[in-house]
Amino acid sequence: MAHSNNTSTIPIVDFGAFLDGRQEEKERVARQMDDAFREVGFVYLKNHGIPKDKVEECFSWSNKFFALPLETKMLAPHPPSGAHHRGYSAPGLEKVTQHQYEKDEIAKSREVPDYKESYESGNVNDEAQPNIWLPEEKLPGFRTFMESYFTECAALIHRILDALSIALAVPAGGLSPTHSQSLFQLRLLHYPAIDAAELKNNNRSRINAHSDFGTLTLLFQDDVGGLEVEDPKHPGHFSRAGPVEDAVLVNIGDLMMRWSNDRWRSTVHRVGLPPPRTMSIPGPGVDTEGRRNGGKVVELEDAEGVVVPDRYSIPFFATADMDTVIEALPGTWGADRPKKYEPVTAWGYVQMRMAATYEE
Ligand SMILES: O=C(O)CCC(=O)C(=O)O
Ligand SMILES: [Fe+2]
Repeated sequence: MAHSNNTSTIPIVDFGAFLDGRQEEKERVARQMDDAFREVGFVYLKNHGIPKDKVEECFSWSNKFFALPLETKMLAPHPPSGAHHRGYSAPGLEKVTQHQYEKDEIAKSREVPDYKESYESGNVNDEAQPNIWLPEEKLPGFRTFMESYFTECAALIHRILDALSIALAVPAGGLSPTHSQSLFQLRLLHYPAIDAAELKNNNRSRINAHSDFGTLTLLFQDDVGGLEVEDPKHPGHFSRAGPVEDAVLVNIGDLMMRWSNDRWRSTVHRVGLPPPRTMSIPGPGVDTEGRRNGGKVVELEDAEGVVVPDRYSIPFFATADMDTVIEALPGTWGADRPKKYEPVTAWGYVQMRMAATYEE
């Protein structure tokens, strides 16, 4: 995990001004988001409209789910085929998710296994990828809550699409109708506690550097930290993108980058060691008041045997309906900025990317 610093350049935007504001406020927020996605591809949204107690409740369901015995979680197994992305994946089983794609230069990082477990669910009406639930009595109420949280997240995605449509002046209803089938994916992620040395020496990672595959991703994270985002101006350098109170982190995926004719960035990110904390180690001596002295202050992660705590995060991946034609959006091309890519349907794009992945 070399080359990381503590300062994140990701803007924080008050989305409440978009949800409740007058037209000029909506336009101002839309411009702020456009700027953020052009510069870093990530933005923190405050006042995003998903109630705080719902977010907390989702983390609490996630805790309960992952605390179940492995054999119980395996009653809702993720199918071996990557095409059906639902259900539970145990640590070590799924190195790279099919929703993501690694650029050539970082493909080699795949050799470092991710140490995480996940549970995926989607739209209850998605016939291509039906949800895979535990028997209700194993975790009563889990399914009902997850279905309602999916709906909250989907609604937020549509409001973000509205803001982006204003930013580009997309005509006729904007981008929201291109996501009408809600082919989205709600993921619970648990990174088990791990020896700091394992992460530090790159023996294992929490999640390797990757970009997201679809149009937009929402990310809720707990207080642990460790998420890092690549600096677009300095490839290979990562900045921290830790939790911001009551904010959801939103980022652009590869499909949206192409759709916006590379105006918006799909930025590489990863999860590793949390920010360094210090710990004082008491020394062997005793001072006049009986306190131990002669100790030293060390970076916690440098101390031998230090364990990095469990981390929980909740990404929500959005993508466009499969028949959507992905061709440079209005406002993203012109005489001075020609279209970079051939039109392709969202479905054609998935096929193309799958083929490229298998060639590697
Ligand atoms: O756990 C996180 O903070 C990031 C997860 C992520 O990037 C992903 O699942 O695509
Ligand atoms: Fe990601």
